Amino acid sequence: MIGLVFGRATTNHFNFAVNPSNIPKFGEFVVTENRDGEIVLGVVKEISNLNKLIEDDHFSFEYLLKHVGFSKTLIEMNDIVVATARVLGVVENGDIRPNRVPVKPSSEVRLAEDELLKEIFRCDENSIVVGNLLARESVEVGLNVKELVLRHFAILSVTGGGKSNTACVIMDQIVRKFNGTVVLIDPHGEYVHFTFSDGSCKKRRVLPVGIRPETLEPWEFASLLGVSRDANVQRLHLERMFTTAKYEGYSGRDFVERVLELAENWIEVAEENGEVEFADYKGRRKVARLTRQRDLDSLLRVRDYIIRFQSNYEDLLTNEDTLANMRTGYLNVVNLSGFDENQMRIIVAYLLRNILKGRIRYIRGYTEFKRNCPIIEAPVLIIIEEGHIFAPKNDDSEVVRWLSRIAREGRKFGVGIGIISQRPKKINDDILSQCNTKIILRIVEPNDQRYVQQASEQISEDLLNDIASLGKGEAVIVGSAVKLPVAVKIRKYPDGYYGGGDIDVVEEWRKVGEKSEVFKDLDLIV
Ligand SMILES: Nc1ncnc2c1ncn2[C@@H]1O[C@H](COP(=O)(O)OP(=O)(O)OP(=O)(O)O)[C@@H](O)[C@H]1O
Repeated sequence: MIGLVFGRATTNHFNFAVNPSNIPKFGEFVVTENRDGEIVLGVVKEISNLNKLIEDDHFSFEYLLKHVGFSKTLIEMNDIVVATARVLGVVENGDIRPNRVPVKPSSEVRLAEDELLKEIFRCDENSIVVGNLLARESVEVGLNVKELVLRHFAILSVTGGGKSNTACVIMDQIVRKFNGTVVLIDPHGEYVHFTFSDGSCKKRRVLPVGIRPETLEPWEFASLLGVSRDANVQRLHLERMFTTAKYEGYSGRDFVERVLELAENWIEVAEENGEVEFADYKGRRKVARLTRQRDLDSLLRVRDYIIRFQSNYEDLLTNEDTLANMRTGYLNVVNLSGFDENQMRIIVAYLLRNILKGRIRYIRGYTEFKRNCPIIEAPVLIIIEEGHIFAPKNDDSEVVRWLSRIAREGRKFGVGIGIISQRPKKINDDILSQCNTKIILRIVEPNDQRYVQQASEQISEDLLNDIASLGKGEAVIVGSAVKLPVAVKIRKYPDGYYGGGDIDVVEEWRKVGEKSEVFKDLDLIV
């Protein structure tokens, strides 16, 4: 026993006097009883010296001497230490349920047994071991994979807080322990050399990045070019050019070149009010239609969209298909380094749409789409680094629309998202609030803290205080993947197994300096 409950004890908090020789740490887990005799789990949230024993708590000195082991001198010295604990709930068969009865005054307080905590923070065959309790290193903390993936998650912290390390710990186990499929959107090419914790890379694929325009839906091609959703006449012309180029068998850059050729050809014909021929919307046969001068304006706009797209995004157009190169049971890295943010968003919108629609079709029995996107045969977790690029606030672009749709519907079709960001308040609030599990490493900016708190009702004021005081690699985890909010020391992923390590500037400069020393004479010779 480490102490005795005294003073005001409620369903949510209780104070206990502790023996100064056995003071529990901040964040330590303790158990006591409520008035119904049920075991209540609490976490120490504050420890203070009480230089005066509270007289009105029907304590007799003899009782404290006998039960709490305070020595007479301590009591005479009035050096009593008081801890305040927040009630986490009633413990029942390894589960935690809300506590509805106040904690019983004078009941004994004990450190929670490791076994009990291991049962609560389960590391079983359905969970990922993400780290250890911050307050009890001997207890591992598991994340329930089904909840983590299907109800989505977010990893949030300041730069250098340990986001990528945490993502690696998760991805490593999802692929190696569960043979899961992960698609990793990697804007900075940080994971191209990702190595699994067993030192292997065989289940990692770095994909060629590109879009085969002919595999798009006509409306998607129009959106890709930037044609606004309500420009119906322009979209109609573009759709006819699209289906014609597809009917004629063009692909990649030649496909877009052919669409441009058709646009220019139709402009000339329209000037003469002539007839144009195009493939019908099913792409089965060619039909002819009269084109008039009144179509010129929209045809000229369509041509401008195509020319602009070619000059801005031609390097996106390949005959390589990112989707077709993905594999089930692999970490599929989409390395977007070198693309600008607009290009990245176009590619990610294309991938999100095809993965979600592919999973919907597959689950409904239309398996032919598997040829274009093999990974749709099993649930897919899409992890998005720098999530604020792809899910910015106040933005209704394609990528945000598809991310929102997956956040809302993905659970039914086995598509989960994991968003990683150091700018939480820049993330679309609807998408962030749908990320049920939040792994929050150090966040110091008060607005970011508030924003994260608003996105998850489980973050209480004292959890918010914990977040501001977290060290590197330490996290508060809330959400359905854990049984209760918990402070965790995240497992350290082996250095060099991903790009996350900080560049050793001094070492790099030293090496270059050494090299130039060696070649100094050579320069003279040259
Ligand atoms: N759990 C941990 N234990 C110990 N060290 C850690 C832990 N997590 C991360 N680190 C160290 O902190 C540094 C930054 O880690 P990491 O790259 O994961 O942070 P980050 O938040 O992704 O940074 P950035 O925002 O720059 O991508 C690395 O040197 C890493 O080794």
